[in-house]
Amino acid sequence: MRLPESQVAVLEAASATEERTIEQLSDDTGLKPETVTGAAFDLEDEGLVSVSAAETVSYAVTDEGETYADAGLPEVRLYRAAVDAGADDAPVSMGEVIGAADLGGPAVDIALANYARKGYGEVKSGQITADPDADPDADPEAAALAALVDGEDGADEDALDELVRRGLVERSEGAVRSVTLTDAGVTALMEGVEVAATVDRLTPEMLASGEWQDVEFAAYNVEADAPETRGGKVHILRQTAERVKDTLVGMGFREMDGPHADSEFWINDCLFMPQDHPARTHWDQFALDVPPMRDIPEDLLDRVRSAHLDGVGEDGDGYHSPWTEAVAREVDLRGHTTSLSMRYLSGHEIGELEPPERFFSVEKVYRNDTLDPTHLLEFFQIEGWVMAEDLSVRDLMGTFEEFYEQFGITDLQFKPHYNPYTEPSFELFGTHPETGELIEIGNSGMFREEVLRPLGVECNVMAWGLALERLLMLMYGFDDIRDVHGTLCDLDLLRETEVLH
Ligand SMILES: N[C@@H](Cc1ccccc1)C(=O)O
Repeated sequence: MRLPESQVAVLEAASATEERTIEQLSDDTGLKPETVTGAAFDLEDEGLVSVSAAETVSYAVTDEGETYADAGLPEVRLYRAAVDAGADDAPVSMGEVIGAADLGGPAVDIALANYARKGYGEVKSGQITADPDADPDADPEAAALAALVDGEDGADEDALDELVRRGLVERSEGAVRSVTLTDAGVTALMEGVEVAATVDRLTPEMLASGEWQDVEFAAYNVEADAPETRGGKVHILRQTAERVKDTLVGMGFREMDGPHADSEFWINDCLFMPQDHPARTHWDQFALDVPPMRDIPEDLLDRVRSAHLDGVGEDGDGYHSPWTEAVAREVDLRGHTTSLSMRYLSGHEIGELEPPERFFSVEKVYRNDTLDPTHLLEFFQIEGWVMAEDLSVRDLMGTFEEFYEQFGITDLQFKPHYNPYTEPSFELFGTHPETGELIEIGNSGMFREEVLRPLGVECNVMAWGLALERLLMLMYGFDDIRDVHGTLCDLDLLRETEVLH
């Protein structure tokens, strides 16, 4: 019998009495696993071997899991510290025990989330108790984690499920194929198999020489396992940012560009935010320890100072609170991209503008927020403004409706809001497609006289800042912003997400 080289190798390495896995055969023959698989299927078609498949489940400890394998599960550490502090006798203050357990940051929440569930004790109004009968040495999750780290099998299934749920262990499922010689295979080997020269590619030379008529072509096996390859692709957040840009350009807007680190002047003072007002720190901006910004137009600086101190117009009245140039020149990471709007509206970037004008940016902003499912320290803001005569709130709402409709969002809600720089102001809400919750997606309004006059703008300007990540949540139903942003993002989720066009 004549067979292609790889099939001969697999046939010779296979056994009639013992199942041999693709991996073992690959080791023995020196062929790639996918080549062995292809050959095995061809041999099976010929009736020379049988191929069986077994489902496998394997577990891998994540980085977080490794940390706890070394240091102990947070709830176990909390229990030990609680017992040391006497909480098995009488309730002890939580703060004291947490300090002693040396649990920092997220580990505290993790400890608390698992403590009562596992019967270690109770936490109530800042006091912790420890159940004297609990045995941290018998913690099934700790045992399963340790077994995995040591490469041992047979860990408790329920404990493994729980570790997977906690993100300490990853489960992957696969199939292991094994090959066994059939009687026909044994007979063929006894009678002798030879390597048949096969050709897997037709070449111009073969066509020219006519050799193609004599060679044997290798058959394609379209069912053979192939190595999994994943190409790189543009992140969904970037893709959506590009789409937002295209949409706004399509609506007649031009793009703004400018510094991420900017002076208080452009970020706040131009926006008529009093320097000593809590509104000024309401985003908890990141201040930078760098020299003050020099490049601020003097005449504009004077007009903004006068708007703050004396007000604008005949009945205008200032803030009656201190305003200093030194503060205006301090540099922060911008907490919003309205700094760019100020730069452009003032004529500082591309010269004076005549109405009607429309500008936008889709750029990063930075806020010292507390991380949670809807807040990050940095996110992308869709900033925009329209400068024209006689604008009204209806123009603003109409623009949002037109914009969001292109992303399939048609149930916008507007709520009156307060900004020191716009009057009236509106917050924008949309409904999360999965949870049905109303989530805030943006903030907007008509710039006040006190903002526009010093900038030298005489007509109306409507403006907004929308969160790109929130738009993504509404479009795709993500419920945790961290899944799609930054280093914590969930790659599998991103891979599976079908991009909407
Ligand atoms: N700067 C506002 C958004 C906004 C821009 C322009 C006008 C009104 C509101 C924010 O970050 O929330």
